[in-house]
Amino acid sequence: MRTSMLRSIKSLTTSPSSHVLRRGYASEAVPDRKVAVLGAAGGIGQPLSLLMKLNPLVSNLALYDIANTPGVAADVSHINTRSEVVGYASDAELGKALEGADVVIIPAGVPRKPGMTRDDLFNINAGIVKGLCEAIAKYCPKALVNMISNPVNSTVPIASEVFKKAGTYDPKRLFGVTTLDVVRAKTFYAGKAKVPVAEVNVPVVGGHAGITILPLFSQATPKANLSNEEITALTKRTQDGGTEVVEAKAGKGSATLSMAYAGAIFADACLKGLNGVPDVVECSFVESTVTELPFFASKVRIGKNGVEEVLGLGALSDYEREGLEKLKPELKSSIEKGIKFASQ
Ligand SMILES: NC(=O)C1=CN([C@@H]2O[C@H](COP(=O)(O)OP(=O)(O)OC[C@H]3O[C@@H](n4cnc5c(N)ncnc54)[C@H](O)[C@@H]3O)[C@@H](O)[C@H]2O)C=CC1
Ligand SMILES: O=C([O-])CC(=O)C(=O)O
Repeated sequence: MRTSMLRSIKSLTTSPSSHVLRRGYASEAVPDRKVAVLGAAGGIGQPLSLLMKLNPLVSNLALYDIANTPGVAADVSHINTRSEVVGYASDAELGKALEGADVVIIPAGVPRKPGMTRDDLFNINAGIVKGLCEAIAKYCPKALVNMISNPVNSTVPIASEVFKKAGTYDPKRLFGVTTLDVVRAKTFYAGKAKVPVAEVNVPVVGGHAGITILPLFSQATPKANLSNEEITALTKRTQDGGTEVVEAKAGKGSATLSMAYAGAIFADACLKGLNGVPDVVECSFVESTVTELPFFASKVRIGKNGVEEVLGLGALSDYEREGLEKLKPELKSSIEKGIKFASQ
């Protein structure tokens, strides 16, 4: 991502804006790709729209929100990078925003305030996500959907049910974005293990709420000799990372900037996968047979059709095995809650 952004700034800013085919990115031909951001004027949506505007893999950027879209779209559109930006401001324009989209990123919905769980957002966000997914089924059923809206453990199952009802469901094309958990795990591990953060890799599996977030620090690289107490503290901090930000923002919302960064990394991985770049692997909450649960976050190989392969968990420590068993009841019930809501 960093490399791609630098390339974007150094070379593509001076390039014409409407090439059908472009070379010079990861040695691959770069076709036109449309990305739609739904909730583009929000706390996440604005910086995410900025980061997608900097991504040279994007040719068309559709920014949709029910409020304040024109200003955000006008602002972002002045940046001299490849993509053409169009803002869509009302329900009546949602179809146009989605038509032809290769990737749809959804950060629409309300964020937490202190004292709330992600599940407390269900009543409002479930309906928002359902409506947006009905439109996706109608206008861009082949798009890769990046679900950011919380509670992800329920909104992804909601999306799957909506798509099933519409007859468009393809499990390869639906992703819950859990990249922020990985971003946090990498940052916290690097700090504790005193290793360069840019070299760190840590898979994070399970779901995206509290104890359902399970970082696998036993698989972290570069290896470090951390004590059990240190691993427990790192695990807890990763699981509570969202709450740490919610409390620091003291009523003004939840993570937006780090989430925009994480969302941009994940969307970039989807675009690379679609473009045929080999070995694109990110953790994501997807339909899965890795455990007995129908949805589960783990490493996923992303290719031309979306999910190419859901990778297994690898060797777990006793602590992680215990964490895995503990998270299953909560994750199961959040998944079932989403399915029940959407099938009513
Ligand atoms: N997956 C993850 O790791 C993370 C998820 N989130 C979630 O992302 C969501 C958005 O958070 P923020 O951007 O901070 O909230 P925000 O309130 O700042 O922005 C949400 C935006 O969604 C828009 N919106 C509402 N209903 C809409 C609809 N039907 N269609 C299109 N746009 C609509 C609003 O107008 C607003 O601009 C929340 O549910 C939050 O919990 C937040 C951080 C991390
Ligand atoms: O904590 C929240 O409500 C937002 C979120 O999902 C995160 O920051 O991981």
